[in-house]
Amino acid sequence: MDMNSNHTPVLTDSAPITNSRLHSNLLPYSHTGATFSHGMLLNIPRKKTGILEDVFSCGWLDAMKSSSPPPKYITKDVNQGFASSESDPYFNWLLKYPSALASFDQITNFAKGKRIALFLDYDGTLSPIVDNPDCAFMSDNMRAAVKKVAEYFPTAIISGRSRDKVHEFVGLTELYYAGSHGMDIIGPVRQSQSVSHNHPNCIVKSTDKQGKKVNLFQPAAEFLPMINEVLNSLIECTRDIKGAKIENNKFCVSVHYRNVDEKSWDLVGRRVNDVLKGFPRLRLTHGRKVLEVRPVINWDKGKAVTFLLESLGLNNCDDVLPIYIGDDRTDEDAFKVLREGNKGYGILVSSAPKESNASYSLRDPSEVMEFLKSLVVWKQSPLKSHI
Ligand SMILES: O=P(O)(O)OC[C@H]1O[C@H](O[C@H]2O[C@H](CO)[C@@H](O)[C@H](O)[C@H]2O)[C@H](O)[C@@H](O)[C@@H]1O
Repeated sequence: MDMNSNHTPVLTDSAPITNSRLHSNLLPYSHTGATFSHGMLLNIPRKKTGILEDVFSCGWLDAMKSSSPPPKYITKDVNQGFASSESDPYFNWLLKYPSALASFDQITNFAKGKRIALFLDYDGTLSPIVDNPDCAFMSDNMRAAVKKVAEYFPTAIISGRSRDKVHEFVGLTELYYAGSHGMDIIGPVRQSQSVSHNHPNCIVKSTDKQGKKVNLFQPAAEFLPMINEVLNSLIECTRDIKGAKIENNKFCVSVHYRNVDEKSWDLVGRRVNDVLKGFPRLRLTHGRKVLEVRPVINWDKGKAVTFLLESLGLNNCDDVLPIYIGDDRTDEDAFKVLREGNKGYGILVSSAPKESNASYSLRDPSEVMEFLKSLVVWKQSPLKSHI
């Protein structure tokens, strides 16, 4: 697998500035298409002076504002749950991304005779979004549901958090964990050889906790000193912005602005962008009220899913159905891998309509829990799950 990507900046100082170019940069980055690769915002050189600078600030702000829309579309229906009015945008959206609960029979019909592999994002999927990232605890009921489902299906957590942090939150040893958006994976010892498994950063070692052999894969290992450097710069440059919070995610850094006054969001964006000018090998992605600084390598949650499937000996098998559940932009890479390879299903967790590569949707973590419990009940009923 090619680990190094060549990114061509969309705008350069030498390229002529045309109206259409200006217009495309007034759109949120997510709508400009060309500025993203695999869901990642490219590191774009900026014109230092004049209108282009202002255009960029609009782009920043739009992207930051649209990163976590308020759940204003939810209306409840007497029939347990969903919006039911045809004029309701959420109702119409559900036609394109049907509820995985309402479509449970369809999903399990397809899964009959297949081995399901489960991939779960953490924040916004297993735990509700809260103001303080250090307090994004998952409920005991959710933990029990994940534990149970992992008894029946190989289950991995794939998070933007550091692997240690997300492991600490989830607290289950029977799962596989991928932290730093898949750049730090602990999975089973490989069952098949592939290019990624032959990568020098793929190390087989024993964990001392359980004494079992595992694969440790850290494709961005060489970036560690750089990440620590940028971490310190980001802490320093946001120190005076009330509410800004920097989180060390080991191979990436999160800059949270959820608790920053909206008037200062542009300032956060500018400061972060200024710091990144000194780090051309790092780039930025947008999450839910968070800017994520990460290495420029061709690796994402989608590649992490493929890596884990290979490790489990489940990749490219007709009798395997991977299901990935996630809520954020970085999860789109995983949805895309499943959709494009016609391999399995992506399930987007969202209470507001948004475009996605997922096939189904769930409204919030409580519905995720219900879905996981339903999978267990289905699996426990052998007649249903095997015929
Ligand atoms: O891939 P994920 O597991 O979804 O991680 C993505 C980011 O999640 C966390 O931030 C988000 O959740 C916080 C707690 O609810 C919330 O305060 C924040 O606004 C959200 O963006 C995590 O703290 C970040 O480091 C991850 O990048």
